[in-house]
Amino acid sequence: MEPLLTFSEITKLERRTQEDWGITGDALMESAGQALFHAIANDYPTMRSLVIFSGSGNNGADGLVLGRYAHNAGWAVRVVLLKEKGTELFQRNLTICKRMGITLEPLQSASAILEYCKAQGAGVLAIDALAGIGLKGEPRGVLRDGIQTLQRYCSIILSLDIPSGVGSPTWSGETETPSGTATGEEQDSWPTIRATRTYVLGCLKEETFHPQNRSAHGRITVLPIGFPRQEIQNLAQAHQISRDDGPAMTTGLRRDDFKNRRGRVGVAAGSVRYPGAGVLACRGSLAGGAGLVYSLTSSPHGRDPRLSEQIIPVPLDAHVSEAAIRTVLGELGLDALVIGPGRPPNTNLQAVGNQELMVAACELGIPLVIDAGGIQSLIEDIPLLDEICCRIPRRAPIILTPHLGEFRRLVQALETWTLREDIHFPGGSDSQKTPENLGQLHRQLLGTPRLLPDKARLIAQGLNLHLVVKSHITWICGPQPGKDFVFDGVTPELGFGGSGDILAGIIGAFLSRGALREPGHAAASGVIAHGTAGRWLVDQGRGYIDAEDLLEAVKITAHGLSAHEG
Ligand SMILES: NC(=O)C1=CN([C@@H]2O[C@H](COP(=O)(O)OP(=O)(O)OC[C@H]3O[C@@H](n4cnc5c(N)ncnc54)[C@H](O)[C@@H]3O)[C@@H](O)[C@H]2O)[C@@H](O)CC1
Ligand SMILES: [K+]
Repeated sequence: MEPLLTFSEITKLERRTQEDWGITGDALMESAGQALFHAIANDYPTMRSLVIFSGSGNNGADGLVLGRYAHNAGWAVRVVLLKEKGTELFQRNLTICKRMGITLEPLQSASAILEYCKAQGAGVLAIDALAGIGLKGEPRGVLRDGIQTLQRYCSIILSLDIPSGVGSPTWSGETETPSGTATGEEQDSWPTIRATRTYVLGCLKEETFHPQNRSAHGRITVLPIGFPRQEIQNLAQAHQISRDDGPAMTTGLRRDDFKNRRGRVGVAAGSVRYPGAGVLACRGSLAGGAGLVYSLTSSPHGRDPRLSEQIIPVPLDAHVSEAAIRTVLGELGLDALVIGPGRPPNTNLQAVGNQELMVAACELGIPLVIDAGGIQSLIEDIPLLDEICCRIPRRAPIILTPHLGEFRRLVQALETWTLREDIHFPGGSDSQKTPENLGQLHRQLLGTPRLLPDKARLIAQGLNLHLVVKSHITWICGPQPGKDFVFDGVTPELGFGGSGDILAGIIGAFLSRGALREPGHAAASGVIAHGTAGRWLVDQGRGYIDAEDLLEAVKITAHGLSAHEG
């Protein structure tokens, strides 16, 4: 698990490292430059030529130190400078580079240098040391020119610390189709280097994993440069998770486990319009290791031959009362309930609405995974969200699994929500007419300009729930500060209709086995099992994968995470 720090936390880390631990800025920079040279020499063993685009801040200074090490090793090094005046560390290293006889050129001659290098036939590695975490807003002036020149002329670009131009992301990172689903398209609002690789110095940055920023980085390598590990851990609010972290976060199978203890998952999913979503969510739960799966639906998928032998149908085809729903759910003894894949948000379109199911499950203390149509029900009814999250005393964990478009709509709904006199909370007393937690969350969201993960954190903490915000980067934010996760292993091949339904089912399975211990871990394990299954299939050369492929692979990856106990 790798800790992530925001730009501002890294600035704090640098200050504490120098002031409290006595490690100087020069020492950090020296180890950064040295680590950079060894990493690059290792990754490109046949290259012997660097063109370093250096800004005048400490990111530029990193480039100069790297240049010194490469020069000492006999490489051809040329430095393109934006300015000759900069930070103290920049200035000191520039003086050393001059003494060493390293070629320094102004930006105006950069194209000529690059033409020269290409003509040599040896190829050239271009180093992006124009700006790092000190960038403030949109790149302007000479920095803008530097970014554009470097991007135009160089094919292999290695960014130091972060691709220059990556800064504080705004709301515009993803767009939506008319039907309301996120396309994942990126919007380049200002010039930013799109690197072949990024050598991250010291520790990973949260900003790297904002969905709209990740692809600018190319392949990522983290280089330790001497920051004290304790300080990084103290500051980190989130960690990057990978396959290796799964077993520690998963409730393993016990030798004496049997179907009732492997987890009993209810799946309220699918509809006449989307019967397949219900099938896939049920099968996702089975592939994720659930011992028993109940399909709560009136849709025709109950008759699907692939389900008939393994999934227990619980028909909800009459207009049953709320009390009857509670009885049904209570008798099943569910360890988790998945609500939403393929279910319309509108109660009128189905026999039993999402609202009644959610309230009943919460009152019975059944852990919930809410996806798709279930999320839309909450977006359209913010007081319902407040009720299930904050007003039902017995409630168990709630995990919401929106994709980026749904997440954006949820944020908008919470931001535009206003306290109204006529808000009615079912069964509520007068005092419950003042949802102060919603009011506070509403104000906090409006005061936080950035999107992910800041807003996800506010919502998760303000409403005491877990959010799994799905995209090519998946963020998992929970109610407890410091325990957020990011998963960076989602391949585009996983982006097909039904993939999210399967994921909801898998998370339901993990939740059913260890829900009350750590719901964030159940969500993370589900995301890892789903993501590594997709990656594994692609690595096997399976090309465009479908739901059948994915379900087969999830059986293996989910099982691999559930290490046997004894
Ligand atoms: N000594 C230290 O504490 C360490 C610093 N490190 C490096 O230092 C970097 C941060 O350095 P700095 O804080 O000096 O800043 P940067 O070097 O990241 O960038 C700041 C430079 O960009 C300019 N700039 C900022 N916003 C601009 C805009 N909108 N348009 C045009 N120009 C703009 C500034 O005038 C300055 O020249 C890190 O990313 C990392 O590469 C690392 O070597 C780790 C150790
Ligand atoms: K950079």
